[in-house]
Amino acid sequence: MKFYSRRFIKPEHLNPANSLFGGQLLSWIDEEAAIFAGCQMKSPRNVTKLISEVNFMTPARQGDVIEFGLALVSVGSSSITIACQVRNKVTLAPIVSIDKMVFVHVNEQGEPAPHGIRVNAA
Ligand SMILES: CC(=O)SCCNC(=O)CCNC(=O)[C@H](O)C(C)(C)COP(=O)(O)OP(=O)(O)OC[C@H]1O[C@@H](n2cnc3c(N)ncnc32)[C@H](O)[C@@H]1OP(=O)(O)O
Repeated sequence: MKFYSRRFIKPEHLNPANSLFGGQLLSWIDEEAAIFAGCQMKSPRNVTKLISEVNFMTPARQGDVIEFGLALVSVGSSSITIACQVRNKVTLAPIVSIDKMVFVHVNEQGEPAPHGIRVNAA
């Protein structure tokens, strides 16, 4: 798995327990994974179809730097499946793990359309 973007955890990202708000993290993950999917498909026109179980493993705190890891798991005709891990950049403590995020390439009408990725192209 390759790690891409990094983010600082700031006060506005915290929940009442003073750790990173889960919804904020999911929003970042969805954006990171959609960009990754677009790079694989060589088209930004894709939508999130499915996110499997999300395992919040350790909390991130204010001042932490976190980084987002993404890997291509499988390739279909219009869809691709991506795995995601988020970890603390310094300690490498795992923050979130998601085994399966499915993105579907769509046409201008929003219908599934072949993305044209070859199986071994990633
Ligand atoms: C980045 C974002 O945040 S996007 C915003 C959030 N996402 C959305 O609003 C998407 C809303 N959903 C949709 O528009 C539609 O469900 C679509 C276009 C994604 C898919 O439409 P469907 O009619 O379900 O498509 P269809 O049944 O033909 O399946 C398309 C592909 O998705 C896959 N797929 C569909 N359902 C699932 C599922 N539950 N799990 C895994 N893969 C699935 C299919 O296997 C197929 O893949 P393939 O072409 O590689 O074989």
